[in-house]
Amino acid sequence: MAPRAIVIGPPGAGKTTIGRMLAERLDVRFRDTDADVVASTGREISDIFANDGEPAFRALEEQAVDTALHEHDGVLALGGGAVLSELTRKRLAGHPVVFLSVGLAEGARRVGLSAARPLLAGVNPRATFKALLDERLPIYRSVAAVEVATDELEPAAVVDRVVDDLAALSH
Ligand SMILES: Nc1ncnc2c1ncn2[C@@H]1O[C@H](COP(=O)(O)OP(=O)(O)OP(=O)(O)O)[C@@H](O)[C@H]1O
Ligand SMILES: O=C(O)C1=C[C@@H](O)[C@@H](O)[C@H](O)C1
Ligand SMILES: [Mg+2]
Repeated sequence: MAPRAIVIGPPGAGKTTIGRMLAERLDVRFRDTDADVVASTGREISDIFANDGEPAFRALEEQAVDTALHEHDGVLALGGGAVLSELTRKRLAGHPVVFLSVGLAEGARRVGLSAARPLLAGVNPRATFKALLDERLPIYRSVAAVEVATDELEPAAVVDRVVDDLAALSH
């Protein structure tokens, strides 16, 4: 068993929104590793970050991704930083990984840079978000089979593009 599509990208790229819509379009189930970590621990991600630290969250996330890769055959959205794990990147090899990209201005607008996203809750969330985008862009690209720039597309148009690009992959 393996996911039909795995959605990656930074906060605000639309992994959850697009992933859910894509699953509906393909008539398969949707799963999100952020939700899996919350369900398995009974705690919010912001609480895990604040009390146990980012490495503890990353370990839980690595496990959640591995479990989902084996258990899930629908659309899987990963947490924004899941691909920071080298082991996870290796595990993603050969899977239909979709990178949803977003630029600084539109990404910041979408996430609102609120405290609900612990990584972006610091003194200068905009600078932190820019550093995150710059640092991760090559990492997302290194594991993606498909990349869709979402800045100027409505969610439904993003889904259309993803469906077309995934279909082209298998031809
Ligand atoms: N293509 C789009 N156009 C406009 N708004 C969008 C688009 N995609 C997502 N959004 C909006 O941006 C916000 C963030 O989307 P979403 O929660 O799906 O991102 P995410 O990648 O899952 O983020 P996180 O990493 O924090 O889980 C939501 O309010 C969503 O409605
Ligand atoms: O980009 C990130 O590192 C994160 C994104 C979210 O999906 C959550 O997994 C968490 O807030 C960390
Ligand atoms: Mg999400």
